[in-house]
Amino acid sequence: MLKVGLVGWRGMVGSVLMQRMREENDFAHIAATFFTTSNIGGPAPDVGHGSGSLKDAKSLAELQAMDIIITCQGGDYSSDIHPRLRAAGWQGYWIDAASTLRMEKQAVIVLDPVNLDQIKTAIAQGGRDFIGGNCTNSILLMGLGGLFKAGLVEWVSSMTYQAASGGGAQHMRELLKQMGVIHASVAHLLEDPASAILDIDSRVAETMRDDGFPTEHFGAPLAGSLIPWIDKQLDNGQSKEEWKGQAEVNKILGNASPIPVDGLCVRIGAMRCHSLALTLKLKQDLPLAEIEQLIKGGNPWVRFVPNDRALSVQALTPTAVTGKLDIAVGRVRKLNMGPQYLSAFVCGDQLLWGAAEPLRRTLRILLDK
Ligand SMILES: NC(=O)C1=CN([C@@H]2O[C@H](COP(=O)(O)OP(=O)(O)OC[C@H]3O[C@@H](n4cnc5c(N)ncnc54)[C@H](OP(=O)(O)O)[C@@H]3O)[C@@H](O)[C@H]2O)C=CC1
Ligand SMILES: N[C@@H](CC(=O)OP(=O)(O)O)C(=O)O
Repeated sequence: MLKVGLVGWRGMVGSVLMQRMREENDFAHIAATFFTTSNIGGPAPDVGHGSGSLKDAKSLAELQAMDIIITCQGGDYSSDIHPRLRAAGWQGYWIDAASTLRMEKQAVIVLDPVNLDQIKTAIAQGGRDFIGGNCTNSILLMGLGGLFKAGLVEWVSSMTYQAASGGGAQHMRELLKQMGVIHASVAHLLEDPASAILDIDSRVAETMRDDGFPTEHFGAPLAGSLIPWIDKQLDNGQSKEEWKGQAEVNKILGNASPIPVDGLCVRIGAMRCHSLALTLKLKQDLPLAEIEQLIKGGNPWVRFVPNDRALSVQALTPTAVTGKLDIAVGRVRKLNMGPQYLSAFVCGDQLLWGAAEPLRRTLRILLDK
């Protein structure tokens, strides 16, 4: 059995990975070693082979003993450890959730329902670095991969509605705290059906603007509001999250000449599902029924929602999708701009297909090679 080291397994992405690996019986096929940056020698989780102890995630010697390392520990860890492991001559496979290595020439961004060929070619050619994509881009490609595969997309404008979990566990907690503080500020008025709604509204605004409102992690109110910027500011006016759109989508698709992908990335008060409102320019004017068939055929996780009000409200939402591998795709229709202009709305769990799932599937591909 191949020796697989897991780093970052108790963090938010790591916990989802562990859950999925247990569900899919992945641990039966590997000899797992668990690493830590904070509790060396502490008890490791029992994944069916008894409970060992946690190894030092900073020990190159311990890491070098692994055939495969899967890390969800974060970008700082990857930047620190990966180059030193490679410099020390480690030839194992590195599977990583962090963005650090994604755009490196030798690295493949893994999303096998979309780019299995690329992953297999890289393995055959001695590729060793397999990196999970940005959650928003993975969800976009899982949703509309069928259209990209058919070579139909001329460009995409992608307006996103990104969940709190994209910032990490503390951000999810802060969103809920904000909700609680807002509710508490008007709870007594809400109980009185005769209270004036504008009075409630002004107290809510006052609470959200108050210096004491919990914004330590987001830097601004999110509950009852939104934040129209995600990640760093770049010199060209894009956010780093917006920049990743074109860069990563084209790398995943292996496009020699890039498809333009751009739009605005916005944080909203969903817990862990990212959504995207998309405008696509297609290269041809195809009938809608044909377009729908291509989208449905993209991969087995696409849940196509007909462009119907009741169905969209019920099935095309973070609430419907959260915790599932389903990628909901709907609101597909031709736009007034012309017959080649298409709208679509895609929603997926950013901790599953957006983070953990491509990593464990890459592990299985490597085990089966
Ligand atoms: N958040 C997201 O949506 C996505 C994140 N990623 C990437 O995944 C990486 C990890 O992100 P994320 O899972 O959010 O990071 P977390 O902050 O949840 O976990 C990272 C590490 O923090 C340590 N830690 C400290 N305190 C705690 C605690 N109370 N509970 C759990 N772990 C704790 C753990 O290391 P130790 O056990 O060694 O102490 C853990 O492995 C990042 O590189 C990120 O870019 C990728 C896609 C999406
Ligand atoms: N930036 C994403 C989450 C994330 O971790 O992205 P990346 O893996 O590209 O750093 C978000 O905030 O929603």
